[in-house]
Order: sequence, then structure tokens, then C-alpha cells
Amino acid sequence: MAESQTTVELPVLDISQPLSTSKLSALSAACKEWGFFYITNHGVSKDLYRKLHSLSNHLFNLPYETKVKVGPFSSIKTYTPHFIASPFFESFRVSGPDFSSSAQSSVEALLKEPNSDFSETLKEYGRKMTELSKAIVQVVLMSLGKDFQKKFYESEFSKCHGYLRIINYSPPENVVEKQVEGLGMHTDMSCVTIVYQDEIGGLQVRSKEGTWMDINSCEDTLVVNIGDLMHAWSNGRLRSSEHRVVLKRNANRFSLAFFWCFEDEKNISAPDEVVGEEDNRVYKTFICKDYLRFRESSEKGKFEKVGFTVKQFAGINS
Ligand SMILES: O=C(O)CCC(=O)C(=O)O
Ligand SMILES: [Fe+2]
Repeated sequence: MAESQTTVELPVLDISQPLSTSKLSALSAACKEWGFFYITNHGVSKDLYRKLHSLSNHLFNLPYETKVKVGPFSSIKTYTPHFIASPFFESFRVSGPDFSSSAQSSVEALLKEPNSDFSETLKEYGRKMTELSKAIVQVVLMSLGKDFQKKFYESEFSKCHGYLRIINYSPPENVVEKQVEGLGMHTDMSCVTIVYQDEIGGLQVRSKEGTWMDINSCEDTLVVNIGDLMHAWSNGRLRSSEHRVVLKRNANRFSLAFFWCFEDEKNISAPDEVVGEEDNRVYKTFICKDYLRFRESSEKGKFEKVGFTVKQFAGINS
């Protein structure tokens, strides 16, 4: 695998403040070119991350036979074991809007003693991520066009929902000599995704020319990326970039990816004003859940080679 040498420069938005005109245009350029940017002042404390990390480790450290109780063949299906996404990747999913009860149902199946720490902490994190996702969608709409937030936020995005993936990467021992993929190239099936990566880093975005660029981990900032649903809704104006995770150090890597998505039944269609006067529509209207199903069925057993994205599914002239 080719080593990547370059770090991508992305704008950092203070999400607690109204955006200046210059920040909005930096955001607009970053969403067009990279589909990635950073946010700061996001309101999640280091303490909350420490707590999430240690509670999650506790679950990842359980024996495999215990974890599969909530695995793909159980009724709960919140645990993704190794060798599905990659040999070095495992994750737990916590779904909204009731993050607490989603977390609790995993914990009840996994732990012998009742434990409300995990569900309480996930409730708090889910609430924060929901709030942030709403704010992020609004600024992204503002970056697309004047008044677009006023025009489209309520009518198009008010029924969005979120889910969280808690990820543990455990690299093989020879990772220092040979960089390995912890998660192969993919695009996200979300409107926007909010990623917390620990200080180890390893997240990379693919440039339009096909070069892998590092997205460094910066203290107190979160990474945001545009997903396929927002890409299609914006008629391709906002980029949903291919990205991956590489493991460069012989250390476990912890990350949290929060996906903010349209409701299953939504008809996804770029409004005329978003398409613009030339009326050059690049995506057909489609129903959100039909795309999710298409991805699920084309991804089985080969998560790493996602050749099937929204372009193949709903692209016009592709
Ligand atoms: O682990 C990360 O940093 C990113 C994970 C990711 O891209 C995903 O789960 O879609
Ligand atoms: Fe992703």
C-alpha cells in the first residue's frame, strides 16, 4: 500500500458562534473539494471522551463468545465482529433517538450485573451529537446558498435521525513495517457524519485525483464529513468523499462515528434552487431506504471495495 505523505488543510469552524462570511466561504470550498472539515467548541468535554473510551474498552475486552450475543446473528445486532469490515475492526452500534435504551439493551445482553453507566453516558453523547448534527446541517445549507437554511432546513431535514458507531481498531503486530487498512475505502450513507478519532490519527480522505491525504487528529476538534445522502440532495455540489482508516502504529485506535441520516421513507431530490438555473440534474429522485438496501446488498462480504455508491444507484448518465 502506498504511504501517504500529505496532510489535508481543512477549515476549523467554531460551531458555538455564528459564522462570518469568510468562514462560510471557506466551508463552502472545503465541502466542494473535500467534503470534510473540522469543528471546535463542540461542547463535549475531555472527561466525557475519557469515560466513553473506558466504558467502551470494557465491552471490547469481553470475550468473543460474549460479544457475539449482540452480534450479526443475534436479535440485537449491535456488535460487528472482526473480519466483517476488516480483520482489525470491531464496533458497537447505539441508535437514536433513545440512545439510552439502545445502549442498555446491548449492556443487558453483555454484562451479568446491571450497569447504567454506559447507557447514561451514551444518552449524554447522543444528545450532544444530535444537537451538533442539526447545527452542522444548518451551516452547510448556509454555505450552499443564501437563505437555504431558512428555506430548506425545516421542510427537508427536520425528520433526520442519528446512530453512533463505537469502533476499536486492533492492528497486527507488524504494523510498523507495513501500514494496514483498519477500514477500507468507502463513502458514508449519511447526510453528515461527526467523527471523534483519538490522538493516534489514521483517518485519510482521497483527493479527486486519487491521492490519500491524512486528516490529522487535533485536540478538542471533531471531524465532520458529508455523506452520500447530502451529496445527492445537493445535486453533487457537496462532495461525499471516499475515505479510509490506516493503522500506522502498533496500538489500539478508538473512534466514534455519528451518522446523521434522512428518515427511511424520504424522497431524496435536490430542490430546483439547489440545482440552479442550468437545470443540470445529476441524480434521479430516490427513496432513502432503497439506497440503504442497495448498499447493504452490494456490500456483503466486501465492505472494503465499495464500488457501489449513490452514483451507480441514482446517477443520471453514469
Ligand atoms: O474510525 C474512523 O475514524 C472513521 C470511521 C468511518 O469512516 C466510518 O465508520 O464510516
Ligand atoms: Fe466513514
